[in-house]
Amino acid sequence: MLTWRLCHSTRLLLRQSVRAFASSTRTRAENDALLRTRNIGIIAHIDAGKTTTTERMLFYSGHTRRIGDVDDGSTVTDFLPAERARGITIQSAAISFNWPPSSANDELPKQKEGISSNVRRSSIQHNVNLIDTPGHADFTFEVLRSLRILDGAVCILDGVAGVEAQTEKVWTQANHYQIPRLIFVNKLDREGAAFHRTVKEIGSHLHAWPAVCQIPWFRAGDRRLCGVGDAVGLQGLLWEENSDGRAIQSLSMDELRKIEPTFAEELQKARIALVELLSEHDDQMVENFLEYEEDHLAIPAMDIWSSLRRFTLQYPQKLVPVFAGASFRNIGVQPLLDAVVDLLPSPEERPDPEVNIEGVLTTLSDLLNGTLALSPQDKKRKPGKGLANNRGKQSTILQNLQGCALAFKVVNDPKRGVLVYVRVYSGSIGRGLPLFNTNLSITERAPKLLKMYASDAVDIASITTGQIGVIVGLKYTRTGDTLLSYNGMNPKTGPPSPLNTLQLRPITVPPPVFFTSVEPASLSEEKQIAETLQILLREDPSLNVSTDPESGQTHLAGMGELHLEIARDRLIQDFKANATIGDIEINYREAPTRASNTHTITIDRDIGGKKARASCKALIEPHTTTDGLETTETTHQIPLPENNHLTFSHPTIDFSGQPLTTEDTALPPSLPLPTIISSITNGITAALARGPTNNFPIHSTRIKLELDPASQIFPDTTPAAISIAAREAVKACFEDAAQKATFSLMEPLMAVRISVPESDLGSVIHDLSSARGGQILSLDGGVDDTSTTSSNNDEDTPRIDIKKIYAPPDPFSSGYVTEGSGVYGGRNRQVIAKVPLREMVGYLKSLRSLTGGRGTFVMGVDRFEKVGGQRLNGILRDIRGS
Ligand SMILES: Nc1nc2c(ncn2[C@@H]2O[C@H](COP(=O)(O)OP(=O)(O)OP(=O)(O)O)[C@@H](O)[C@H]2O)c(=O)[nH]1
Repeated sequence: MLTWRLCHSTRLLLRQSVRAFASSTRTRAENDALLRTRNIGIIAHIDAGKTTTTERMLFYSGHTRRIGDVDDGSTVTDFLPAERARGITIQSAAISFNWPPSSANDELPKQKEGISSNVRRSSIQHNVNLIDTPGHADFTFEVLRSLRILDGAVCILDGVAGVEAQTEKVWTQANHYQIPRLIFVNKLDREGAAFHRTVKEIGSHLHAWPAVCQIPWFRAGDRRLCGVGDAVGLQGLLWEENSDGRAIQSLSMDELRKIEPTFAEELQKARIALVELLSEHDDQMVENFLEYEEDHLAIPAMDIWSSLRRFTLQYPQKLVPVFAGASFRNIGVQPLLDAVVDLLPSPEERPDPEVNIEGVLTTLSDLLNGTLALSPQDKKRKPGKGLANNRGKQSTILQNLQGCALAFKVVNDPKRGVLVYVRVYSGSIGRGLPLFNTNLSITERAPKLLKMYASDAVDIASITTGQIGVIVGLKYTRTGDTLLSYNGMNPKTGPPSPLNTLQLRPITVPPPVFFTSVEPASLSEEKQIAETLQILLREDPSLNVSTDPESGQTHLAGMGELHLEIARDRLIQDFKANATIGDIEINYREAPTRASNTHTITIDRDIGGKKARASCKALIEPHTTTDGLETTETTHQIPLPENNHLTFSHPTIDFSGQPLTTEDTALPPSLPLPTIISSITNGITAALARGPTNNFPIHSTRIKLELDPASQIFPDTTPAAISIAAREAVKACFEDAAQKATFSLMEPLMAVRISVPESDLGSVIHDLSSARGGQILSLDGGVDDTSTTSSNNDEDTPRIDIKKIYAPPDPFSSGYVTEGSGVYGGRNRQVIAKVPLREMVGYLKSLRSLTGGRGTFVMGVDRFEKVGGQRLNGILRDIRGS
């Protein structure tokens, strides 16, 4: 087994070579472009207005001539028919635009880390790559996939609904990826808009101090939203009603005091509160405050922007800048774009991306600058295969690495074919050069590179560090794969080991809990449907395709009902597949309750015209803990998906039966250990796909597997034979356990967060706990009726005293009366519960009827739990009935 260790002696050499690599590959213009780049995402709950806001961004930046409308299906970013039909975003679209559209001053500020004392970044043109992420819980995986390539995000809140369940979920995920965020409170034109309540909820639900940079401006008289008050720049920004919003009138404090004295007074309060908040956490702001004789209004706007930027880039982000508007009324979008450029980081200012190389987690810089070097401990490996074996070779390898990119999204475009969206993390990807896919271990050429501007595309010659672009013409690359460009690469083997195993920001695919059957209308359709399913899988790795060995039926599994419905529509409507799709069913799991007997399977046959032999001995048992599972010279512990675990041992006697020392293990001489382990895991994964009692995937099972030396077949042992022997040995154990009735069914238990109006709370809780067998865990995420601080278990984020949060009063509020109650007037209550998935099927409909259409919920798999008694009978009836 290869392990990492620090090789001090090689560090200097590597650093030198990498420095040379970086400076030789990045020109001044490229550095400049990097500083002017923002890779940002828009995250929010479904319907908060992400697409509407994106459309305005494209319009104001000059990339579209008219504003697209979600409601009449004319948006640029929601371009799949299924998205336009439902008015929701399913696939995140990546588009680029410049902000501001043009700039008088084209010089970047000299100081990299801050705006020089009097130049705002937003006065200089930047390139914004914008990823529009989906808001529905079923697409959480898609959100995660986008999050890991973002450098910053705008979180849009619906100013009527406040902080909603899905927002909390995505916010937590963004914390995980350390993504700096701004908040835009949208829909403030709507009746019932509650900026005050929403700001307070940022503290109570998202556990961040809201730094209110703008307050909504409701016109005196009819109280309609007409603009925003800018607490940083101390000005009123006014949009003309029913205009396209391009022209913004700016009014000074003096002008405001004349025409809107109450609003001017509130804006002054907002500025004081902002300076106070920043001063509490930022020494520099305290100095500014003292320098300007403790006059909150005298501190220059630039100093406040600088302080806000410091906070936004800090991790954990305890303070979040808040902006206001109504995208649909074209109010607030341009200042939000300025804030994106001013406050969110360039790719250079982000933490180093995580990489996995030969199963070891490290960071890309640590790998490239030689802080860590790989040292092979596997004595059977031939010298020269590991990086640290030869210092000169190691530096050459790193110098030859031309580019390293992550494919974060694959889209089947009807006109252009399959588009692979990539983010380049190091070096560059050049048109026409071969790319090695480290996940699939194959080489593909990139014949065409594009930069996407809304639905238009521009041909480019290369995609450089920090940039997002599209590769056209790749046949195999899937979402999540890592691509390397390597000088002088052998297309068959890729870059030298271990670089050929490098994976950027790996994420785990969550277990699919629903499935449906896909039945081709005729035999001749089979091939086309199989190919189409492969495209869907390339686009979305959270879908899963398998074949039922008994019926031969194809099963498509996914994360939620909507997830599978969309996949079904894509298959039938977009790809015109001629197939019958079955009902959507729950994907249960199977698990042993006791250990099986040991089973040995020996394979001795011809595969592909060559002798193929292997022998594996297996045993299965329930997997409850990893305590005491140690990796030694001859035993390897390998965690598998679905809480399964493989303990793989190889012989300590050789094929003639002679005992060996631990240093001299008997393994087939022609096969390296990683190849053997990968053959075994492939075979086992196939066996785990279907259990012996009801054909559901296997869960919580430990497999103990040995390569059997006694069979004396090492000379002809092949990877394919090892795979088959492992699969068959494990299957024999399953059959054995099933015959003894020691297999049980497991069902998905969901963690559910429901948001309901106070008046419906009782009936929703009653329905959950009595009719659905759910367990209520808490109300309002732990903010009970007597608490005034946000409760949060995450030690990285601060406890917020909600009473201390500044927010202007809402003009129409029917009373956010209970300032000390932690629950704001008319506010939705949050119920957190654990409920079996079977009881949550079609829940949205029931919730809507219980709450007059006002309740919403999100859920995710908490765990799988064994089912017994009456409940098991009910489930088995369901399964057999279907
Ligand atoms: N009154 C009002 N309606 C808005 C505003 N912004 C968006 N909407 C409406 O809210 C609905 C949802 O807007 P979208 O932009 O599709 O929301 P989304 O967040 O992209 O939704 P998903 O793609 O489904 O996640 C649409 O009917 C919009 O017209 C706003 O500022 N004011």
